[in-house]
Amino acid sequence: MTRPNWADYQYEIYLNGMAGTRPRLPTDLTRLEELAEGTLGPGPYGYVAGSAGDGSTARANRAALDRWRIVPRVLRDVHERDLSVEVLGRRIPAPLALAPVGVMSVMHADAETAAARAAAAREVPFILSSASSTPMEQVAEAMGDAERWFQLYWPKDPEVAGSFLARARAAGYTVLFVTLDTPMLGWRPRDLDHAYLPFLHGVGTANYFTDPAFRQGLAKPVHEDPEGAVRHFLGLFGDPAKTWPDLAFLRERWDGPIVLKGVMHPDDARRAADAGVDGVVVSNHGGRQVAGSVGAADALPRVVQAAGDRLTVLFDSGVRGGADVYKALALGASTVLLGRPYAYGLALEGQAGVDHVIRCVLAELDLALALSGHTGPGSLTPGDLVRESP
Ligand SMILES: Cc1cc2nc3c(=O)[nH]c(=O)nc-3n(C[C@H](O)[C@H](O)[C@H](O)COP(=O)(O)O)c2cc1C
Ligand SMILES: O=C(O)C(=O)c1ccccc1
Repeated sequence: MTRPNWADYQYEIYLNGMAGTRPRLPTDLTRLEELAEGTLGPGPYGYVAGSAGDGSTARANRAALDRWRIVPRVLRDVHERDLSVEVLGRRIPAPLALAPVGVMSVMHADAETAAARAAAAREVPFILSSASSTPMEQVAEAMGDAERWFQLYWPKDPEVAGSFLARARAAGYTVLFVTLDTPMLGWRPRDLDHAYLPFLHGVGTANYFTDPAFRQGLAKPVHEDPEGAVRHFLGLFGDPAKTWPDLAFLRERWDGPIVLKGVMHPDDARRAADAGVDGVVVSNHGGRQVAGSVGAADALPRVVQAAGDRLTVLFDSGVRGGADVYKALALGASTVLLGRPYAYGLALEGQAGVDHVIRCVLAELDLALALSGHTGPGSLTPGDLVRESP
């Protein structure tokens, strides 16, 4: 594993400036959204940027992170730093992974392959969505020997579920993320008002349409009746009838780490540990599922406490830069997933855009650690933060 000096990106940018070039994309990643709006059509833009209901959960995610404030320390020799962490039994060069984001071909023609390559080049784990627009085997190939993590939307049909797990294992994916907050899509007014859903046009169905078990359930082959195939996909994509004992099915068929994504309540974290899984992602799906929900960073401390040393706790929802990663780590997350910012980077500049986003987040994190007296994530504690009264 390489030990990059992430903060060097700052000097690289300034040195390029001396030679007359400026970064092609802003380094304040909150600015990417407005730029992406100009690139993506209204349907795709609304789909990526949008969230559930009135958007209150997406706002709560930002508000929760904003309320925590970093309290820097000085004179602690921070000249040499190492951002690597041990997570789920492997060492990764920084506490960051790319969150599973489906249907990337609506963002950029190079889609998942470009995002996965950008992540692999920095040794940042890429979590491939079940709903990718590129089959999992093809994305795996593009990643070389980098960490391959797979996200499962747990299909209603156990044959398809089993087939996805077998294919993912055969393609070299090692960690399984099971997303539990999306057995059906939330109420998303932007998509409803545009009457826009990518998979209605067959985007995001690549893993399904190439799957032998899925195809067996079709009356006619996909190319003869694409609409029928999409209807079949919509019918088995999620299963709102699942309960905790069903997890045994996955535990029996996956011998690597299993992480449940979308756990917000401490009691659910305890149940996850009882079920023998390895970790949870505290996440409200970037506010895309339940409006009026608690901000993810406000749910994090109680889940961390309930997890104790039984579960690895990861975090996402609302992270827009290195300072947000810092806060989530200080609150007890072991690794943070990045969602929309890299999707916008992809939309704007393909693989190079995703690389820029990764480097910005990690440079800012490295500098936030150094400038507050830390040489790595390991020494962060809740005592590095204070909470402003709401
Ligand atoms: C366009 C889009 C598609 C997504 N697709 C998936 C998916 O296929 N599977 C999944 O588990 N989460 C999916 N998510 C949720 C992300 O994994 C992550 O939880 C969320 O984006 C984090 O919030 P943030 O965007 O505020 O960083 C998606 C999010 C977006 C914005
Ligand atoms: O849009 C989403 O948030 C999402 O998770 C999803 C669900 C189904 C297919 C693709 C993405």
